[in-house]
Amino acid sequence: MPAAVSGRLLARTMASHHNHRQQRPLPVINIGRLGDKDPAARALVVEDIARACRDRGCFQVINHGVSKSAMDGALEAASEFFDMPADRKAAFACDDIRSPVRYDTSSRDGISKARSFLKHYANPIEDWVDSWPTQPPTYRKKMGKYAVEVQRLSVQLTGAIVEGLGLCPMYLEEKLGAGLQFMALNNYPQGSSRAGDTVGLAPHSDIGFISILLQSSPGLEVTHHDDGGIWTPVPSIPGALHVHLGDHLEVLSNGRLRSLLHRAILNTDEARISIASIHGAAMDEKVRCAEELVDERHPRMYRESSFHDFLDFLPTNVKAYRRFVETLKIDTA
Ligand SMILES: O=C(O)CCC(=O)C(=O)O
Ligand SMILES: [Fe+2]
Repeated sequence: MPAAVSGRLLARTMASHHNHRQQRPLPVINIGRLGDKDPAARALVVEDIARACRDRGCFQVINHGVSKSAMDGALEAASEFFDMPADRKAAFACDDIRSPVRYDTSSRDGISKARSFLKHYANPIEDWVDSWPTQPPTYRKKMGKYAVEVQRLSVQLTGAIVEGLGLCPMYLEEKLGAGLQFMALNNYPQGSSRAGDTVGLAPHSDIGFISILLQSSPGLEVTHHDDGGIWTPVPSIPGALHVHLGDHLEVLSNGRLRSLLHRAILNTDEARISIASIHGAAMDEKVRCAEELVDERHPRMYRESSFHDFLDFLPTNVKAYRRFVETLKIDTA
C-alpha cells in the first residue's frame, strides 16, 4: 500500500477512534471513600476525578453524602414554586441581575430559549434564606437543607479536584467557605418536536469553580472542548448528582482543565426541572491562575477576574455567545 494511502487510512481510523472515544458513557464516580482515613483509598477516587475533569470536564457522583430526602425535597420545593400562579412568581421578577433573588421567564440573557427560572444565593445560608420565597410554605426549609448539603459536597469535590492538579487539598477550602453558592432552579416546558423547539437553554459554560446539578428527568447535554462538537446526553441516574467544571476552575488550573459547555434539551413527553448549584469565590474576590501551575513551560494563560466582573460581562454577551473565560485569555503569541 502506498505510504500516502496508508497515512490517510490511519488518519481516518484515528478520527473514528476519536469519535468513538467521545461517545463513551460519561464517568460515574463513587466518592464514598473520599473521606477515608486510608490515603490509598482516597487517592484512587482523586485519580478518577482528575481523569474525568481532564478528559470530559464533568462526571456524576454517587455515594456523595447528599441525602435522598434533601434531593427529593429540593425538587418538590422547586416544582411547587413553579406550579404557583404567575402573579405570585412575578413578585420575584427583577431586572437587576445583581438582585439576590430573581425570577424570570424571558430570554434577556441570550441563552434562555424556553425556561423560567428562579435564581438565588445560598451560602452562607443564614445570610440569604430570609430573601427566599415564603411560598410554597416549605420552600425555605426544603431548599435550605439541600443547599447546605450540596455546599458541603462542593468543598469535598473541589478538594479532590485541586489535589488532582497537584495542589494542596485545602487550596480552595477557605475561598469556597466564604464564597458564593448561586442556585438556579430551571423549569422547562414539555417540548413539541413538531414546533422544533428542542433547546430550552442554549450552550454556555458556568462561572464558578464547579456546578452541581440535579435533574428531574434527562435533558442536560454536554460537549467537552475536544469532543468535536458532539453532544452527549447526561443520563438521569437515580440518586446521582452531575458535576461540571466552571470558568474559574479553568483559570485556576491555568488551562489544564477546561470549563464545560452544556445545554438543556426539552423533553417531548414531559416538563422538566433542574437545580444547578454554582460554587465560586466571593463576589469581589479575584480568581487567578495558581502560581504552582505557572512556569516557563506553562505561561500564565488568563487574566484575573471576579464573579462581579462576570456579572458586568453578562449583558454584553447576548448577541454572539462567548464563554467568559475566553475573554480572559492572555495573548501569549
Ligand atoms: O437544565 C439544565 O440541565 C442546565 C441548567 C444550567 O445549565 C444552568 O442553570 O446554568
Ligand atoms: Fe449552566
